[in-house]
Amino acid sequence: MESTMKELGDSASVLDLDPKTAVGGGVEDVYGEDFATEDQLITPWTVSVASGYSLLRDPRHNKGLAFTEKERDAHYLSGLLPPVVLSQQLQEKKLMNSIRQYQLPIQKYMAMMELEERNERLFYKLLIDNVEELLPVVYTPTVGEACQKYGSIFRRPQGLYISLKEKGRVLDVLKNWPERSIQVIVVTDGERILGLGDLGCQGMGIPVGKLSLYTALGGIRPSACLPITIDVGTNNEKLLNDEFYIGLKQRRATGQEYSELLHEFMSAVKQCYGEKVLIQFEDFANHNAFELLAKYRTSHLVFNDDIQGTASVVLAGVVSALKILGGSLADHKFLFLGAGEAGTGIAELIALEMSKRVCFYCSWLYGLLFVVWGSNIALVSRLESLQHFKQPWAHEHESVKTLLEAVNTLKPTVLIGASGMGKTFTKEVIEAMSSFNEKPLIMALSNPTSQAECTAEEAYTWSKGKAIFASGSPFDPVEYEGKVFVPGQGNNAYIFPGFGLGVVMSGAIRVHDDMLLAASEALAEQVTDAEYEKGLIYPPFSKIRKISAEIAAKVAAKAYELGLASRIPRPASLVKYAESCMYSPVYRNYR
Ligand SMILES: O=C([O-])CC(=O)C(=O)O
Ligand SMILES: [Mg+2]
Repeated sequence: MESTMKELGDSASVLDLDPKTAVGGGVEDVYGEDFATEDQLITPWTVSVASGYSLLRDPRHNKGLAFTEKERDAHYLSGLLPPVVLSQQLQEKKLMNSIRQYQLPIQKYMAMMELEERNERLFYKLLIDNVEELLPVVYTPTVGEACQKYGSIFRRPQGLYISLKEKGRVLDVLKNWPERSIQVIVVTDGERILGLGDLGCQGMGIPVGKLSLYTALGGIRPSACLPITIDVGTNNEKLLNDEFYIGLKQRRATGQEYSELLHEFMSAVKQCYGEKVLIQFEDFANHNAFELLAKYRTSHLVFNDDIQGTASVVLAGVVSALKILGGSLADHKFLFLGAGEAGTGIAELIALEMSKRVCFYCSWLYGLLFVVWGSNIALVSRLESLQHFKQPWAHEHESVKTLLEAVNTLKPTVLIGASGMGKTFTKEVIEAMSSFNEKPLIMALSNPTSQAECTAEEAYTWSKGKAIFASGSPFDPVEYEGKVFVPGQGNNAYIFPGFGLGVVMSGAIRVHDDMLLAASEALAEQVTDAEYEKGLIYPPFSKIRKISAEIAAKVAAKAYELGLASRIPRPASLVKYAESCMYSPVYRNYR
């Protein structure tokens, strides 16, 4: 709070400017022109009404063949379009037909990106109405391939690039973005893109993809979303030698140079967009992810999707699985493969949830088992050498050399993979889990599909149909011995859109861990008995807009309860309010 007060003090001092340079009068100075002193440089933004050819080329307002006769007359479009007028529904049908013709997911991805650049509302209409089919196209797993090939498929730039070259003038770069009322920023530095590693500047596909989900699943207006990639170089040799690489061709800046650029960015965001813009950190490498979250969580509205979003979705899945498994959280033993952002984030949130239920407090320390997986299991003798975020979770144990040995020795009930290493849940591991558990809970969370610890088919067949399975990347239903098993997708996409909506609509100024627990609880509550019957631990994505509204309402309620919400008065029904705030992609009529 101290730094909040300082910030407020800083902005108050802006009001002490020479009166001849400030208009006052309560009018918001959106473009920063009026607060600028005469010797400061400003950006000469103009706003005009699009018509004719430029209206057709403006993705935010273009409706293609859906412009009515009246609109064509009024907006100088006559002759620029063929005579037919199509409804948005028919346009949607036509486009879905054409997208389904493509064989390769990356072709579908490119077709969707082109649509977004051409007709934004139609893009969102398709995505919302066909969410289960198109989520794997615009998001995980295809977005991973898109980032790998970003240089060669690059056409029109999306999002904002802030590189080391811009150090010292990051605020000016932010001011080049055409929108002023930003509510959510997703930012990456590209160092740990999904489980694919360092993709440098080509990580831009991730913030772009995440924000399209913010709109489609969480209802945040597209114009309020800002994807950002911070380019501090890359250590990926392949990219450094790639003639089509779009980023800075130098090795990653670290230490002071890195933190100074990040600090300048964080300050510039607050200066440009105020206190209530949500900054979502995405796919940073472990060391920076934990440090940035710790450093800025008390001064900015920040959320790390890989630590906090993943933790919240996994906790929801585990809580929901208890309905099938029985027992309470404290009765279960969790073994983690991977002690990065996801692994430690999940452990922390599960522990927090258990500690809230006072009667389980004594046993949770025992119940929660954390194992660091590298070439060896972490031993207490190595504890000092562990990164600080792993230390609380390491347990004293005899040395075990393999995951199989760990499983056999520790006998966990829940196996959580968040290692970024594909194919590590082997047949023997799954068989061992199934030998001492009636229903082992197996979560293979690493993305994209190639990095999944095991596939759905492997989990069901190797466990002989006993496993309850969820994964980070989507898998199709699996038939085993005449029974159809539907795997759950334990992906943070369930959480962040609704979470962000809750934060934005309540005007929250900080993220508190209890808001993550609230999101988790809201998600777990959305699973119906019929879905449990099918072995599902997450509700289907087809219900995601409703789920997001429920999550948003619970998150906002928690923000009000904690005194962190600034939107006063509190709406009577937060669910209704959330629904009323959500962006709809249906075309608007033009006068
Ligand atoms: O993007 C996804 O699918 C989930 C996620 O945050 C990650 O794997 O880093
Ligand atoms: Mg991520």
